[in-house]
Amino acid sequence: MTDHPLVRPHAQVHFGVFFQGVNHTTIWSDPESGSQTDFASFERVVRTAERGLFDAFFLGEGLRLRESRGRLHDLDVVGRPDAVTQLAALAAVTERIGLVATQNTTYNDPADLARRLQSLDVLSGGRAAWNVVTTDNAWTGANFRRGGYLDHAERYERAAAVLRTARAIWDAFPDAGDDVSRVEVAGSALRTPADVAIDPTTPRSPQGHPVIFQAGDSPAGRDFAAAHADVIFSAHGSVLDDALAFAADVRRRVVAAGRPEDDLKIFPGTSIIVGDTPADAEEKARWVRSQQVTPATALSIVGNVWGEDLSGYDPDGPLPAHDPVVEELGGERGSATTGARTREIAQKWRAISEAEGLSIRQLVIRNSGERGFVGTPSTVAEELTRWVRTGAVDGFNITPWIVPSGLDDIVDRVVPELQERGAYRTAYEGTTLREHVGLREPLTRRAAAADVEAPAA
Ligand SMILES: Cc1cc2nc3c(=O)[nH]c(=O)nc-3n(C[C@H](O)[C@H](O)[C@H](O)COP(=O)(O)O)c2cc1C
Repeated sequence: MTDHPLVRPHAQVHFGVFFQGVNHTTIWSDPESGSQTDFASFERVVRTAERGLFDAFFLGEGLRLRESRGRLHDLDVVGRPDAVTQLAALAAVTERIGLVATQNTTYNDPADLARRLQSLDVLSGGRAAWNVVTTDNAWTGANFRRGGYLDHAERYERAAAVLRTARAIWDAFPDAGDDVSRVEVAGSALRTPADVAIDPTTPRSPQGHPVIFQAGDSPAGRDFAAAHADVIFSAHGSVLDDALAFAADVRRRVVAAGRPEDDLKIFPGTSIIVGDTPADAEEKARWVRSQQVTPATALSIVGNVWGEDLSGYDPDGPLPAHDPVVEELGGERGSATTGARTREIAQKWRAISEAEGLSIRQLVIRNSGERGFVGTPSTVAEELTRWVRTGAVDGFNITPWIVPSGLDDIVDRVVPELQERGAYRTAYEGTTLREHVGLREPLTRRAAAADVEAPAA
């Protein structure tokens, strides 16, 4: 392990919790697993996180159900309630914790999004955030009025226009007695047929605007976050050198966008498994992995690449000897690697399997890779503190390994270890999410106060 200097020797660890509701990143088929859609599960997790003084409770978004060769993919949880609706209900059973809704900019209307997110912010007393995503497959687009799809660059251009419009709407809400201030947007910026003139409808909350998160890892995605977001939700939460390289890259982009380099907070997704001894923790982590990637799940994932039903294959045997029967991974499978060349993937997987002697299932377990943090509460606390103090991250967005009880260990055992080290709050100091995360004023309001231009889109 490389030794990295502790450039932020007093930095504090921050936590969010990512209630995924899909994927094989949580054990959903175990008898101990609760429902992934009942309100009681969400409530239990959010209350645990608030007891653990977390900054935020985070919900993703899937606007179309995943399919496998034309059939509903039923090997992980399917279907999630809308995040803003869900968080509005959770606002009523919590007092301090931030509430982050993933909402798509490719299909939503900015006036509608601005109104719904600002409503959540007002109703929760300034605890709302919007995780801006563009969504990466045409297959989702088919569900929407706009239909069709925008290419990668256009999606980020529209995302910038949608976010700029939402912020302008929030800023334009008049104080009592002021003239109505209308937000005019060219249809061309939003890729819609007509220009719009939007009257703001919702007052500002104690934190001014909802906090802005962003999730998207390409250079364009990172630039978008660097120019516009308060927090970047990344997938770089398992290997310290990788996280440090990511942090250096996004901070360069933040400075290039004209902002102080600490203006964008970095919260990677990760998981935490603790045990009484290092060996216990390792054993539990192995068991969790094997429960997440069941034999059927492994065969389905490999079958998606090969483009055929491999359920007759032995998951503990080798990969198919023949080449994939499709050229490209299809969007209809809901895969993040839509369009990838299947033969290239197959060749790479074969090389790894042969070099490391892996069966189909072992390979899928290896590929679904993010190991996260595994150890005793004390060693995990030590590692998390090190990550924050080397400047690799500002906090972690934790996916509980099982819902709804997977956060209990972290709150009851890891948080006290962090507090003993002076690396974690012992009470909420503020009431808003902006205060919990340690953010400055919203970007556009800062620019207005200083009478300077906001960073360009
Ligand atoms: C950590 C992470 C989490 C994401 N979560 C979601 C999500 O919940 N819903 C969604 O539609 N897209 C999600 N995305 C996908 C983004 O919307 C985006 O479409 C995708 O990453 C492609 O953009 P990129 O090429 O900039 O990475 C996520 C991306 C990342 C990196």
